[in-house]
Amino acid sequence: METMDQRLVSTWSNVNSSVPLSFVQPPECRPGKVTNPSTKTIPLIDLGGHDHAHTITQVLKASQEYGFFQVINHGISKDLVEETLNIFKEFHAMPAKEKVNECSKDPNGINCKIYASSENYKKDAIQYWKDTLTHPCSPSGEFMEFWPQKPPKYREIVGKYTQELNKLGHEILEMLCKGLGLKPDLFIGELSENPIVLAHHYPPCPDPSLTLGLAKHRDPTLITLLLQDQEVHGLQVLKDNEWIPVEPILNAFVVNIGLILQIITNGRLIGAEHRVVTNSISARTSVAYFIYPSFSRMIEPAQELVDEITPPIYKSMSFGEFRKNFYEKGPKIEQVLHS
Ligand SMILES: O=C(O)CCC(=O)C(=O)O
Ligand SMILES: [Fe+2]
Repeated sequence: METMDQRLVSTWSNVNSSVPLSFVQPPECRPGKVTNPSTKTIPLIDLGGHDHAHTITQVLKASQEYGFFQVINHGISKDLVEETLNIFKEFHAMPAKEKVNECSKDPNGINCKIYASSENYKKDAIQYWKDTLTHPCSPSGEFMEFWPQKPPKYREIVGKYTQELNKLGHEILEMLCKGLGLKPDLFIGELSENPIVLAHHYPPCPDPSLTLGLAKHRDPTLITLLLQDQEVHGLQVLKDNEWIPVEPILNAFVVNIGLILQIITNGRLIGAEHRVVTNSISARTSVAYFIYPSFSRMIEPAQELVDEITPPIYKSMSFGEFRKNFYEKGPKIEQVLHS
């Protein structure tokens, strides 16, 4: 039987000169040869401005119109951003057996994982051109004993980085609350206390027109904060039936609205669909910070956004139930969310 270190895309992709059949997307999902890429961009917001009310308006507008935006002047140091990207690049460059070994410290196999393609590898008919390392990263430090210890500074850098992202995530959530007329502290505590980090690695691919690094999806999060490779393109957002590339911007974070926030805002904000395409020249690394509730927390439309004229359009369910549905149903999850 194939072991995880053998399965990782980075283990075999540099010795294969063609795309294995199990990685060839069906024609309707393939990116194809892009001859005329969109010149549109997602909004860019400067969080360092002095007019806070104006920043809130911009964040809300971008969330409503695109569900995606980039932020600069966010208060996180350039050095920490660089160290974080580098530590994950170094992790993915380690020998395959060592990577698997560093992700095997939890005897239950839950609180730190490395996998090829997607978490649903066995269920997916077609595989995706990437490897992912993921683990919880709550500010309390819970489960840190299961994180990798190699490269040697992993825990120090990723610990510092995820503390900072927790603060930035809450600042953005608070702005959205103010913009939508919700209690500013609505997302403090149980609704956001279970964040996870996912470090994706997309190796170069011999034929990017046939493959995807990540399928079209909406995130199962409140919001996602993404640090993308500072040079290599790959992320695309679907807007008005057109795939818009998300430009890598030095020291910027990409922010996107997830399905949980779509439910809590009763559809006032909609998670944007996005995907990742591969390229034949450079490996791409991205680091996603997913803001998740605790598993027992009920997820439902906020009272303030529901009345007789605007009834709840989504059912209530615990985050645990939501996440199970997400992994079982994939993109069809929205069918089970509506009331
Ligand atoms: O790698 C990227 O740019 C996007 C990752 C992503 O969409 C995700 O982790 O949900
Ligand atoms: Fe995503």
